[in-house]
Amino acid sequence: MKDKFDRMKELIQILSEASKAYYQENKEIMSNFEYDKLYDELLELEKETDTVLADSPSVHVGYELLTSLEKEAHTSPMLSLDKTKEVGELAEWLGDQKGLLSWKLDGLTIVLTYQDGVLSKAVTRGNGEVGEVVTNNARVFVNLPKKIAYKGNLVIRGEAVIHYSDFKRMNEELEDLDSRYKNPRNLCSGSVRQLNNEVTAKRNVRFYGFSVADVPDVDFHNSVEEKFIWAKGLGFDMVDYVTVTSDTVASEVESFSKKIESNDQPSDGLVLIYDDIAYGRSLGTTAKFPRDSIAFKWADEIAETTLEEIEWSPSRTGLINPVAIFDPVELEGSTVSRASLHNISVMEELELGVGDQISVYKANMIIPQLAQNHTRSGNAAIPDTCPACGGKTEIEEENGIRTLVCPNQFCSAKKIKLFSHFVSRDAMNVDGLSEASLHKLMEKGLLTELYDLYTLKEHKEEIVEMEGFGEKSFSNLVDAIEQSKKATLPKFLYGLGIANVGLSNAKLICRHFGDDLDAIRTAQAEDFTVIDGIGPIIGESVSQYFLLENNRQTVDGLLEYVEIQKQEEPDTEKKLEGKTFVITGSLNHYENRKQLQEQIEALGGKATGSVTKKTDYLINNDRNSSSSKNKKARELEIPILTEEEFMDMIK
Ligand SMILES: NC(=O)c1ccc[n+]([C@@H]2O[C@H](COP(=O)([O-])OP(=O)(O)OC[C@H]3O[C@@H](n4cnc5c(N)ncnc54)[C@H](O)[C@@H]3O)[C@@H](O)[C@H]2O)c1
Ligand SMILES: [Zn+2]
Repeated sequence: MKDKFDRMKELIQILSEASKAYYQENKEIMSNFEYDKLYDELLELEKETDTVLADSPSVHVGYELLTSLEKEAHTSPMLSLDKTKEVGELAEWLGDQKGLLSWKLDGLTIVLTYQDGVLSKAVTRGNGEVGEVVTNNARVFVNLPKKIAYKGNLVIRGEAVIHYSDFKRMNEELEDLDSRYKNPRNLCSGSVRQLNNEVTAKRNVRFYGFSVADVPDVDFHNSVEEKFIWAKGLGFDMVDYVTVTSDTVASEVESFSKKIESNDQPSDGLVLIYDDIAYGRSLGTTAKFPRDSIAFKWADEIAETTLEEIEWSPSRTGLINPVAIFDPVELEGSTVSRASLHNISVMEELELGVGDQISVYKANMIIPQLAQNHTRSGNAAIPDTCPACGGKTEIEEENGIRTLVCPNQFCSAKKIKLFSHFVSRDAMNVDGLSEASLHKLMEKGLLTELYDLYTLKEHKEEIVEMEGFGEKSFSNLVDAIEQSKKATLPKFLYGLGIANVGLSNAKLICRHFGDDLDAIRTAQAEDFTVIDGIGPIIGESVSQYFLLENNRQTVDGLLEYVEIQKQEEPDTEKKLEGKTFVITGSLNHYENRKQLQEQIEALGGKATGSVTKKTDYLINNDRNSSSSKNKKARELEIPILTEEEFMDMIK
């Protein structure tokens, strides 16, 4: 018994540490697989000993609240969900009931309250009893109705998520953050639990409802589905669902599994809930779970293999990430041989070493991950020199998570990445220069500065002799480099690899400065922040970049060869040149404001957040509303357009 208690205490400690990192810092120090396995071990021990120790995660949900956001107690506790990996269990659980089967979205759970038709409060799940008040942040979720027809008190629970496509795009622009946010869930949680909702607004957070509280004046005929339909009618996006019976649930699970790959919403399983509200409620709850619903986790296909090596992969940001390289195995229909270990803490937690027997799986059926290390030799060493530049590495520790970095400002990894960034499709677009070729050319001393690319053609004899190059590929390469000399300014600016400047930011900057590189080079940080969509961090990076003599020389050197092309926009495309729009209220034709904004920008116009003297048009379908923007527009005699009128205007 004593041993079991010791193990339980140990498990509670490990799990609490992992949860703290997971929920508070939006980071992972172990895989979900590992977490769930240890958690199951704890449950088993609790059953055997008939004891639940203090602080056991089996009776707590979520995390302690450490942010400085205001806190609020939930009127009824926000629970977790009981889980199964067996489809058969779902059918059994359902019995003769009808159920709703939906994605289990993987984001941040939030409770919204609407009063008098507008959002009055948004609170996170927090530790289940007390959550963080994030009302201002929820106001900028892209798909939340701003005003609904129902004027009573409405409480709706759901998940705030960031779509995969947005996550990928944002990673490009959050150059220095991409190492911190490994998945959309982390990014979403970090984006919503912010004091400043400007950050939230830029992250394209969406809300999908999955539970609607009773309202006194509407009869839902005791059906969860009717609630969903009613909420959709009010303008909410509800989680995608299908209705099932014990006969159909297995085949519906199967169809969901086929859609995972193409589903833009991050999910980590499915949720099944009884449609019969009264029945579900009559079952009550356990300390941690409601009994009216159950989560289904994909039974991960697991393969055993041998760890061949740990590759240390340096990045342009200086982080050196461990990657497990193993004997290739088949998983969910494809061959995998590598899995990111994210950081040193994860690697140490698994006690990895070359030759270890490991199990690998695809998390949520998508991303390869190490599940377990069966032999735990722990012999993997952390390199004390950078694999790229040979400089001394450093271990950084933040909130208990250890990462390896190369502090060398001139690290060649940063250089290789810089070169490969410069030649990438969205930048100068030089075909046929892989990182491997760049590496060889750098080793030969043929590439040191970016502009050396343009003198490669003078080294024909040397290059055609090199492994992997021949006459033909040399001449193709030279052609590609020659062709790339004509580039637009945004592509060139983006190619320089300035921290935080993605292609779309580069476009905004170039447009603002009228494609005048000299003006950009001499601008101060504040000169950038007047651009809608450009914040102080980006402004600071651009101005800092051009302050460094080294960078100025690089740019001058490049300009000896590169010919900046004026961006030729056909006349029709300039229809909105010089016009400033403000968009407010809900939209019917465009999917969201962002889409409308992009349309305006594509036509040379600008969309800003508030109505001022400089505004040319306010777009609001509800022309007669007494919103502050409408009032202001009327005051300043600025025309208010409906979406249709706007569409006529650009026809
Ligand atoms: N890697 C780690 O270090 C680590 C640490 C802690 C937790 N975890 C992971 O987190 C899991 C536990 O997380 P949890 O308790 O936060 O959540 P959960 O996995 O128990 O999920 C339940 C929650 O999902 C939400 N949800 C999403 N879509 C829904 C839908 N359609 N219908 C109903 N509810 C829906 C609800 O908020 C519900 O409370 C563990 O299994 C583990 O995988 C990992
Ligand atoms: Zn280095």
